[in-house]
Parts: sequence; structure tokens; C-alpha cells
Amino acid sequence: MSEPIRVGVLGARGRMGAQVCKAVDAAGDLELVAMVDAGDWLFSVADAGAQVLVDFTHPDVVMDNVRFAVDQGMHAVVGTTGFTPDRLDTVRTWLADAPQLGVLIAPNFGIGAVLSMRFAQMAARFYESAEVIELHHPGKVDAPSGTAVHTAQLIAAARAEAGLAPPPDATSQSLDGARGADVDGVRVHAVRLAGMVAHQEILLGTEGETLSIRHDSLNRSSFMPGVLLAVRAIRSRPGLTVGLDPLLDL
Ligand SMILES: NC(=O)c1ccc[n+]([C@@H]2O[C@H](COP(=O)([O-])OP(=O)(O)OC[C@H]3O[C@@H](n4cnc5c(N)ncnc54)[C@H](O)[C@@H]3O)[C@@H](O)[C@H]2O)c1
Ligand SMILES: O=C(O)C1=N[C@H](C(=O)O)CCC1
Repeated sequence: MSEPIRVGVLGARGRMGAQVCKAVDAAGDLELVAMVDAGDWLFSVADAGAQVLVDFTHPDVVMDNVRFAVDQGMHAVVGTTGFTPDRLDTVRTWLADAPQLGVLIAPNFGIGAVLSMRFAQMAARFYESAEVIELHHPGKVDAPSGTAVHTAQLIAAARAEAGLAPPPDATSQSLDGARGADVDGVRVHAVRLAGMVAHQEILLGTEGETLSIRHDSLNRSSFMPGVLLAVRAIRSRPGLTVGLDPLLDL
């Protein structure tokens, strides 16, 4: 039998990190060797010999954490949001100097969420209008969600490729924020509501019909199969992988 993969978790006392620690601990082929949160000694992850670092922390600190993983020769699986195209390019630059290492950054590890984004990307070219509504727990610090931004970018790219005009919208007077954020020309609306976990609805419309694509994460356990899949795969995926799609053969 092969040695278990040694895993360290950053953000270990957070909502996601705590679940990841439990899931790693319960997996026979993985060994949880370090749990680090804000104020803890970061180098304990390296001291413990972690091979894969999992990060669910905060957009303000995640770049430093990825840099740390690369400097210490650890692969990384990152669920923290806030990755702009510039940030992704920076990670690529770091990895160019460490070609044996893999970093996977995914805005959403829920299999259904990944599928819903793909469905929206496929459908986008057939519809005049597209808007995204994301709904999350009120403890979430970023808006719109990383998933919603990524979804809007996929829809916008599909619309551009199909040569679609901007969605029809006669609004000429509105309160600030009423039409949501503009992500590459796609409107994104963020709801924060007690009782919610992570939800998204993609609305597409054209003459005489609408299509709604909805995904609901009802519990953070929904993200764990995707996180564990990435932890198991990352050592054989050098370079930067964005999104879970290639691991699902999508
Ligand atoms: N990709 C996905 O599938 C997915 C799913 C859920 C959440 N997220 C994202 O994960 C991130 C965390 O979400 P959450 O709900 O768990 O947040 P949270 O606030 O519950 O947890 C974050 C934890 O990180 C800790 N932390 C902050 N700075 C740190 C540092 N420098 N080193 C170590 N730990 C540090 C905090 O103390 C906290 O315990 C957010 O960006 C969120 O959007 C992604
Ligand atoms: O709970 C969160 O925070 C989530 N963040 C990710 C995002 O911003 O897309 C994924 C869904 C849950």
C-alpha cells in the first residue's frame, strides 16, 4: 500500500477549513499533518512535512499563502476567492521557477456548481439576456462570489464568441446597485441571507422563453468530494490548474 498524502490546512478553524480537516482526517489515503489558522506559526506546515497545502482563508492573505507553498516546495489546492486574471498570472510566474509543483485554484469545489457553470456556458449563445444571482450566508466577506464572477466571465466569453450584442436593457434611471455589478457586461446580483449556505441562479432569456439554471449547496459537505479529488490529483498536475473542470473530464 502506498504512503498517505501528507496534507496541511490553512484556515483550519474557519467554516470551510474545519470541514476540510474532518474530511482529510476521515480519508484513509490522506494524513492531516498540520492545521493552521490566523496567528499560528505558518512554518509548522512545512515542519510537519506537508506535501499538499489546502487554503480556505481570506482573499487578502491567499497570495502570500500560495507564495509560501511554492517557496516551501508544496503543492497547493486553493478554494479561497479573489483570484483576478492578474493574480493568476502571478501564480503562473512563480510556478515557472518550480516546474515540478502543482497549484489548483477553484472558485467552487461543488460538482453541481461546476456543472451548472458549464451548462450556462453552453446555453449562453442562444439567449439575448443573461444575469446571475448568487445567494450566500451573511458571514461571507466578498461580493459578488468568486463563483458568480467566474460564471459571468464564462457567459460573457461565450456571448462574445457568438457575436451577440449587449443584453437589452432600457434602464435610464435607477438607485445605485439596483442593476447589480457589471462583470464583463453581465449583471451579477448578490444576496446575503441568514439560513443560506451557497446558492446561484443563472437566468437566460430570449423571445418567448427563459431558462433558469440553479445550484444549491445546502451544506459545506457538498464541497468535500471536489476538495479531496483535487488533493489526490494535484501532485501529478504540475503548473496552474484553474477550476475543477479538467479533473472531471469536462
Ligand atoms: N472554492 C470553494 O468551493 C469555496 C467554498 C466555500 C468557501 N470558499 C471561499 O473560501 C474562503 C473562506 O471561506 P470560509 O467561509 O471558510 O471563511 P471563514 O472566515 O469561516 O474562514 C477563514 C479562516 O481563515 C483564517 N485565516 C485568515 N487569515 C489567515 C492566515 N493568514 N493564515 C491562516 N488562516 C487564516 C480565519 O481566521 C478563519 O478561521 C472564502 O474566500 C470563501 O469564498 C470557497
Ligand atoms: O461560502 C462562501 O464564501 C463560498 N465562496 C465561494 C465563492 O465565493 O464562490 C464558493 C461558494 C461558497
